[in-house]
Amino acid sequence: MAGIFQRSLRLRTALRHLSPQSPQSPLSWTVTGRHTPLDLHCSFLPSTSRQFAVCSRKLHTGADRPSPAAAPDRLPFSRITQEDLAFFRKILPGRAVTDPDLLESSNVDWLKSVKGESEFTSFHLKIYFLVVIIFNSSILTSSAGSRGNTGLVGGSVPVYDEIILSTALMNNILTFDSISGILTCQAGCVLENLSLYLEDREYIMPLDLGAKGSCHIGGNVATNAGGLRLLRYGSLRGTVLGLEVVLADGRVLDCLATLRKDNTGYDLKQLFIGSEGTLGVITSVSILCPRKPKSVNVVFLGCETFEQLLKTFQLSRGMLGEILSAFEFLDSECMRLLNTHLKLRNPISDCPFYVVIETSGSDSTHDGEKLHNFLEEAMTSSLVTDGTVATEDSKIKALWSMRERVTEALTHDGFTYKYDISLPVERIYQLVTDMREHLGNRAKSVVGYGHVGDGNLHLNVTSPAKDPALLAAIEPFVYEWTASCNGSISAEHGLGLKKRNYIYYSKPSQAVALMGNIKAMLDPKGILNPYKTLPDDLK
Ligand SMILES: O=C(O)CC[C@@H](O)C(=O)O
Ligand SMILES: [Zn+2]
Repeated sequence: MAGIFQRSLRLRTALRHLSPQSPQSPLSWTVTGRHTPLDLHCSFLPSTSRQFAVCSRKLHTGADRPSPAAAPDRLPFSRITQEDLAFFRKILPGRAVTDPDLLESSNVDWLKSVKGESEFTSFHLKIYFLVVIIFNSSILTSSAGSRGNTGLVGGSVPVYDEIILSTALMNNILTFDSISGILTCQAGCVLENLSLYLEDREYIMPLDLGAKGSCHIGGNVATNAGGLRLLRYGSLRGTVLGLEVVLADGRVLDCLATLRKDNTGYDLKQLFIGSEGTLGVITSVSILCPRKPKSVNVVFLGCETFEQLLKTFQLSRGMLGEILSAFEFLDSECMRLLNTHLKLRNPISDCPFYVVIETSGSDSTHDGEKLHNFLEEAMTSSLVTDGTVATEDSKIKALWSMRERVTEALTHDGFTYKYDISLPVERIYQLVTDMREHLGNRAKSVVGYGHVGDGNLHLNVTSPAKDPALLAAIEPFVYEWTASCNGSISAEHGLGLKKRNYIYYSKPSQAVALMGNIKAMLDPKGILNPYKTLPDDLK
């Protein structure tokens, strides 16, 4: 009883802080795009073309199910020779990299779950053109089409000996219009650097991710990354206004428009958003940025049941309205991992579920009043049992880290099987409960967290080491469960290498076949990020 009293006292104290008064080659040519001295990096040399056949719908179940991380056999691409390397080094001194240490980190994703054997990485787009035009038979795994190795589905790493093309040196901001809020920049700009640039000008990026310190905007766009602000600002499919893309045959497609409205025919840029580098190399991006909110509040709340959490979500939508900018959750298992592995202390008392709510608005008094009323209602109707509020930057960051660092905590718990599922929001936690029951004591931890506001669950299962038997118990169970609710097996992480063969759980065969036709048209030799996104049976 005393505990409950203290808890509500804490929330009431927090509410008081929110009182309306408180503020709160031998060639010497250079290829350039319209806006961009094209300056990337790449890898190589196939000899045959790929055909993309139409196939019928097939749900992978049981014995015919390929292992998610398994790659098909190496396609008959040419292998890079010492002569090729010498040639590239001569024409691009310092930009053609074969340093084993650098290659080591470029060949493996940050989860250390997919490892390629590329022997060559380049920081110059000329190599790309050389490979395409001179050898006319190249293959590349493009960091431009990934997230600087911060991806979670093995989309950004080579599978075999593909040349790695990096956009890291293409990191210039090209233009920023302070009236419209439209930013154009090169693909290798780090998301956090763009955010800092914009904040100085009273704007923000419309997306925010845990990996912001290292991921590139080109990769964000290529994977259609979702993140923590999607609830408020929508997906990159809405905020990206234009792209410059280098196609598989070396042509530069200039769709770098900076217009809010443009209904002149097909919206080609959409093909490249979310294509994971399989249709072209994104070299520049224009993006619509929101104004920097003048007042930001973050609350961390505890709920006894997921049903109460959903009611809290409904209440927040009704009472916070236009200032609601994020509604995220984590379960008590996530909290245990944060405590154990990262020594992060729970800012409130122990609860089965935790919620991070962010409000962003233009008037701290108005926002504070709204938040105050919402919290009072949530508490008096017993939807939340405990909570704390932050208005200062350092506390806001601390509360956000309870949600943002779950992925990191999981990496310390053991080998992690990751699922990124879209479902009708009222079903999202049922999958976690069913998975726990289904796996019994075969898993070390089964945790659920994610973006409630977007109906996006991150279901993660850990085991002390890689465990094929555990994997066989998780899949196809998780995919069948998802398909039975008409959900998506990849809400925001993409398909990459790991999930490509499960696409049929979320897309009809006609749609997949059409994707194959588009791939065949734009990249007839299949040189762009091979073995990714499209299922093996589309070869
Ligand atoms: O690690 C994961 O499964 C999710 C990562 C990311 O999408 C997040 O929302 O934190
Ligand atoms: Zn996420």
